[in-house]
Amino acid sequence: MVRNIVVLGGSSHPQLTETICNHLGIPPSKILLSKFAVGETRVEIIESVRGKDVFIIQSGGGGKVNDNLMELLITISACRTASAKRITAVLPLFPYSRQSDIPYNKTGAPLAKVPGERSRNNTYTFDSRPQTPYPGQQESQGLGNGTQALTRQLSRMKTEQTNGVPSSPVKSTAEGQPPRRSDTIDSARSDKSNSTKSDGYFSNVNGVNGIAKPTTKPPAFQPQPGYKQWVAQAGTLIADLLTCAGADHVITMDLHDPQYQGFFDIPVDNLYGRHLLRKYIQFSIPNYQQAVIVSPDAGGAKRATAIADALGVPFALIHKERRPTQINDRQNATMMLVGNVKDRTVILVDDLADTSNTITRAAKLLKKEGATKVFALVTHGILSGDAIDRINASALDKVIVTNSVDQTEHLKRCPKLEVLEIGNVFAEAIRRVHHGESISVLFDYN
Ligand SMILES: O=P(O)(O)OC[C@H]1O[C@@H](O)[C@H](O)[C@@H]1O
Repeated sequence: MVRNIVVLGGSSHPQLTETICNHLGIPPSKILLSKFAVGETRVEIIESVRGKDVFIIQSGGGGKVNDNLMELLITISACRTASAKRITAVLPLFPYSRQSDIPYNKTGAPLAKVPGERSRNNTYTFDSRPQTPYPGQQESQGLGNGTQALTRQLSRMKTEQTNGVPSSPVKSTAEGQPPRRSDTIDSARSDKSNSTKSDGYFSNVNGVNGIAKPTTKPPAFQPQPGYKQWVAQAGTLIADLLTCAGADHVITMDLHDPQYQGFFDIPVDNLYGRHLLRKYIQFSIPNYQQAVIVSPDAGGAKRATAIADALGVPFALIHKERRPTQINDRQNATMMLVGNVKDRTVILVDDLADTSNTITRAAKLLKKEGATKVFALVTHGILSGDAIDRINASALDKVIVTNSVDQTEHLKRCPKLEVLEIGNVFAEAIRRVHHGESISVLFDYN
C-alpha cells in the first residue's frame, strides 16, 4: 500500500485504472466526468489533491481520442489549480504519437472491399493498390512515382531549346491529382507571368555584360504529391498542451516515435512492451526456437531485432517500397520480404495496429513466401474501423496485443485475438516514481 498518492482514471480505460489500483493496493480516487449538452467536457475531482502525488490514467486509443485528450488536459489543470504536489500523466498509448511525422491521407487504401461481394470474408484482397510493379509494366499502371512526368517535362524542355520556342505553360498540378492550394496560387502566378512577360525575362535579348538571358521559361514550381505546407505536425502542440495544463511528468509505453520525448521539457518515461511480448513467445508459441521474428517495416526493425536477439532466433524485414513522391500514399506501399521464412513459424512484431492494414498485408506476403503460421505481436491494439473484420479474414493465425487500449469489445468479435495485461507494469512504474526509485529496471524487465 502506497500513501499520499492519488490515482485518477479518465473515461478511456476504467478497467486498467482498476487493475493498476489493485496492484498499488489503493482505491481509485473519485472523479466526476460528464458533458454539457453542447458536448463540452466537465471534470470534477471529488477528493482533495492538495499536496498529493497525482497520477492520471488516460489512454489514447478508442473512438473518442480527442474527447479523451481534452478530458485529460482539464483534469491535469484541475489538479494543478487544486494544489497537487506533482501531476503525472500516465498514457499507456500516447495520443497523437504518430503525428510527429508528416501526415498522409489514405486515398486508395489497399484493402478496399471488393464491390459486389456478399460474404464478409471475401471482401478484402490484401493486395497493393496499385499493384506491385513487374518487368515491362506500363508506368501509368504502376506506382506513378513521378518519373514519367519528369521525363515528359525534360523532353519538352529539350524541344524548346532546339526550336527556341517555349511550349505551352507547364501545368502546376501533378497528373491525376486534385489541385492543391499551392498549385492554384502557383498556376495563377504562372498565367499572369505569361500574359505580362511574354518577352523580357523569357526573351532572347542579350542580358547584362553580354550574358545571354535564358531563352526558355523555367519550369513552374511543382509541389510533390502529398506535400501540404499548411498541415500541422501535432507533436509539439500535444507536448505543449500537456505541460501548459500542468503535467510534471509523463509515463507511456512503446512510443511510436521515441524522439517524441524531445518535444517535452518534463521527464517522459517510455516503458517497453517488449518483455511482455518476449514472455508470450517463450511460453505460448510452440517451438519458438525455430521461428523467425519479422518487422513489417524498417521503422520497427530495432524493436523486433531486440526481441530476436534476446531469444536467439533469426530476424527478417518487410521493406515497404515508398517512392519519394508518394508521401501521401503510404498505405499503397509495395511490400517485399528481406530474409527467409520458408517452412517457419513467423512472429510479426510491431508497435501498433490501427486499421491492421500493415499486419494483414504482411501476413499474406509471409504465407506466400512459405511461412507455416503467422503470429502478430503488437503492443497497442487500436483496431479502428473494420480492423477486426480484416484480421478475421486474413492469413494471420493469431494477434496478440496488450491492454494499453481497452480490448473488451474487440475480444468479443475476434477469435484470433489474445490480450496481455500491462496494469502490473504501470503500477510498478507509478510506485517507483512515487518513491523516487529508478524505473530503468522496467526497461529491461525479464
Ligand atoms: O496499418 P495500420 O494498422 O493502420 O497502422 C499500423 C502501422 O503504422 C505504423 O505507423 C505502425 O508502426 C504500424 O506499422
